[in-house]
Amino acid sequence: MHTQLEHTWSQIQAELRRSVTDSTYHLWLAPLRARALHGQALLIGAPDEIRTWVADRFSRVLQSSAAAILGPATTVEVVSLDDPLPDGAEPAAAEAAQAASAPPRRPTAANADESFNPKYTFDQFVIGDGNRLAHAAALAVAELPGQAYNPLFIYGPPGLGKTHLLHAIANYVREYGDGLTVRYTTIEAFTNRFIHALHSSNVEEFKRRYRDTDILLIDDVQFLESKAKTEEEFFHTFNALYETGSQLVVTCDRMPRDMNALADRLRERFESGLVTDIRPPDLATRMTILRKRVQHDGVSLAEPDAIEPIADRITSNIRALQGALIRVVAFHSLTGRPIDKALVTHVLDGLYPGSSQPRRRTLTEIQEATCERLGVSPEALRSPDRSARVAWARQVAMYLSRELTDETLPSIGRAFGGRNHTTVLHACRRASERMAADAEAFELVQGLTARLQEPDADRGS
Ligand SMILES: Nc1ncnc2c1ncn2[C@@H]1O[C@H](COP(=O)(O)OP(=O)(O)OP(=O)(O)O)[C@@H](O)[C@H]1O
Repeated sequence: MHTQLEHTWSQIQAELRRSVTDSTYHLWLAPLRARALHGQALLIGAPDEIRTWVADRFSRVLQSSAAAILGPATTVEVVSLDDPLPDGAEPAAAEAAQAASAPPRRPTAANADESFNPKYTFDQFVIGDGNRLAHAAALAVAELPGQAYNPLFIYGPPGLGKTHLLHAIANYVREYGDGLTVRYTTIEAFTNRFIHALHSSNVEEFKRRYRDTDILLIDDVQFLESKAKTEEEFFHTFNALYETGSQLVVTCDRMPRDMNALADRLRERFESGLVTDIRPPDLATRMTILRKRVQHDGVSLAEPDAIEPIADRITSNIRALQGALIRVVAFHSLTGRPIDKALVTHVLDGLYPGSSQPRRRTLTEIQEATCERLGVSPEALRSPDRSARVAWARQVAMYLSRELTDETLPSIGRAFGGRNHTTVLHACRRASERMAADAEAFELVQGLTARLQEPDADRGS
């Protein structure tokens, strides 16, 4: 893999994130990949279904972001993700493009799992009764690492802001931490790197990576359960940091004492600092989160209370709350209809027909319903098959899994043939961008959601 180009591209992506709204980035720019740097010309690959749109609308911001990193003479060209590169493009870059557009195959491709999202800051975090303590503790830790609470253990159901708080600590320390070093990782990335280090006999470098930091932020430690070797290594990492006064912050979907398969000694370590939970937001907090998002993304509402039905209906998961808003915006850009209560209710009715709460579904139910609708076998979803039909079915099923289940990204990936976290995120983006650009795709996803929300959607109906 051409790491130089990859590194440059991640810097350009950070510029892009700063330059556009979250939803624009998410829908149109996140799926792009650097394909090659040819002299001063950067070739950026875009999926075919959005290539023209991106080239027409975002050339200028792509150009300025690339110029900010590569110098003023840089030009950009938006090309297809899959077509052969023009003559003269560096062969190593072609390799990078291939690696970037294919699902990561090797554990080393875990970089994306360890970068910070610059938009997950304390400023953007809306405080309510359910998260007040977790927020205060996270801020205290960011201000006085190693001194306030150590370790800090934040637990709660999916989609309530645990990852957001970890990144907020990281962003805060980067900005105000006087050079303190901070590293964020998921247990999935930690495990992948550990396995890779064992295979390549590079354990020392692995140790340095995680032990040579002032603050280590670790997401989703529930995945340590039943991974004895990684757990052992994690325990030593934890101790090494703790003993030298470094700050540890850990998130989990449950309390330490409910992690039954975890060794007692690690559970005790987790319990030895502050353990705090995050609970679902109340109505006022949900409205504030939505309003903030609308304002931040420059979404124009035809009625000030147009988004109220979203906050009314979606109560237990902030990601689902934002997902519903994304669908509303997609429907609005597809149809040109103004965003009023009628439009929002229409989209929500399609999402969650006749119910006040979205019905949660299992991954198997979602896979089966998607396969039935698109004429693909569930085995194909789990296979390496990347033909257009199977890839699309997989993207839709992953997107719905993210929306209609409380499963985390790694567990969705596992249910789709052992794919990783980043691949699932990528698939969800591909599905949402296609929904916003193609009415048939929107209707398909809307129809499948409605089908999965029916009370008789249980198997056999
Ligand atoms: N209090 C909040 N204010 C604003 N946005 C929030 C808040 N809580 C969560 N969010 C947003 O909701 C989305 C989901 O949050 P996040 O990914 O942090 O959840 P999580 O608890 O880590 O879930 P998981 O365990 O599934 O990873 C993110 O886009 C995040 O920015």
